[in-house]
Amino acid sequence: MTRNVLVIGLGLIGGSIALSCQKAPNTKIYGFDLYEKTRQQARELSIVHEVVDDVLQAASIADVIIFGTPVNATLDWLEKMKEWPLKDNVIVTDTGSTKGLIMQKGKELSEKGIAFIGGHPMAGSHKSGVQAAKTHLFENAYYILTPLEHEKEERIKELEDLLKFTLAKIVRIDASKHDHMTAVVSHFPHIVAASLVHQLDSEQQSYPMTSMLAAGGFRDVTRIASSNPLMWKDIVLQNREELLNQLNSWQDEMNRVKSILLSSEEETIEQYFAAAKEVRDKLPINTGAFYTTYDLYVDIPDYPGVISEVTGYLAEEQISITNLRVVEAREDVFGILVISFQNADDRENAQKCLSKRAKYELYMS
Ligand SMILES: NC(=O)C1=CN([C@@H]2O[C@H](COP(=O)(O)OP(=O)(O)OC[C@H]3O[C@@H](n4cnc5c(N)ncnc54)[C@H](O)[C@@H]3O)[C@@H](O)[C@H]2O)C=CC1
Ligand SMILES: O=C(O)C(=O)Cc1ccc(O)cc1
Repeated sequence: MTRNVLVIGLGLIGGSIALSCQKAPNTKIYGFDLYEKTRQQARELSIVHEVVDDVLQAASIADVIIFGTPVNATLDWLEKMKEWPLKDNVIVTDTGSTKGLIMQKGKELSEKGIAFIGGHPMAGSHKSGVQAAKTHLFENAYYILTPLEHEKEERIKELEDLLKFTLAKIVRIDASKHDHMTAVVSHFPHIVAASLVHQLDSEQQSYPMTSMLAAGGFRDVTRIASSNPLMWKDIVLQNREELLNQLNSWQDEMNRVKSILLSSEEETIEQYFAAAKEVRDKLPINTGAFYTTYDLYVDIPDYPGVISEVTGYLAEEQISITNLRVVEAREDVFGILVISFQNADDRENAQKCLSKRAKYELYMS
């Protein structure tokens, strides 16, 4: 029998889940988006097997319904869904970055006999929209499920049986713990990134050249400030309490920094950075980190055509790259070419290819 899956919200996350679930056997993926233009793009990009204009009709035959909508829109849909004619055994899930309010709504659905299992794939990007969707977005990332306490194991397993095609590592976490931890590692950093950009912008009034000096460090720390503002408005509103707590801790931390700066104690200041470096250096890489990239650093010599030489070798062995940039690593070298790949295998093949063909020094992050 065919398993019918309906994805509502065909942007970066909904689109990527739809693409990966297309690999599931005996499964037909339907998709709906609020915007006609997105529905059209989803058709052109074959994001789902069938894009529908009538969401209610598709929902009535769905075995699994997945929301890829901004979290406030998901709450609205879940409220409406209480009145929908659905299959008896339907499983409803979402992909939202917040879980507390969504699970409250999920509980209301469950009281009406609709199984709701919250979900949050912990991978993504500052990019948004259907055109940014990709099949491998969630590979190796954590995919959090937040089932209600009494949820039947069999239903959770059914959902896991579909989501395994994302190649993510599925874990279960209680919704309130989820909202606490994601406030720390995801939501609050977005506020900090946006605040640093605001600070730069106000400095520009007096020192217009400042942004031209915003090199690697500033760009690294503020990349996520380029994320979708509507999506982040919803997230911070839904996780407001946790974020206010994080803000208090951050203010305490800034006061600590202020006092050690005022003290001018060299050892304490160095220790502040050293302790942070130790923790940062031990963060897991490529094990569910956000925005997993598979970068290869190539120490290239300075002669014309060297970049096309490197990319030419890779092209000859059919190794595709997702990004390319040169970073000024040290003053005495031309630069380090950073090549990004879609997955670890592509990066390993590239490393083998380049070590065979040339004598560049190669490093991995
Ligand atoms: N962007 C990221 O890196 C991650 C986002 N998430 C969560 O995934 C969800 C989707 O985020 P993205 O895919 O990044 O956003 P997106 O903006 O790329 O996609 C959202 C899609 O939902 C559609 N949409 C908006 N309101 C709608 C409505 N009322 N009904 C139907 N469709 C509607 C939009 O047209 C758009 O195509 C959000 O809840 C977000 O919190 C989770 C993990 C990572
Ligand atoms: O771009 C990044 O690094 C992100 O922060 C991606 C992201 C955004 C929202 C989430 O709920 C999870 C991951």
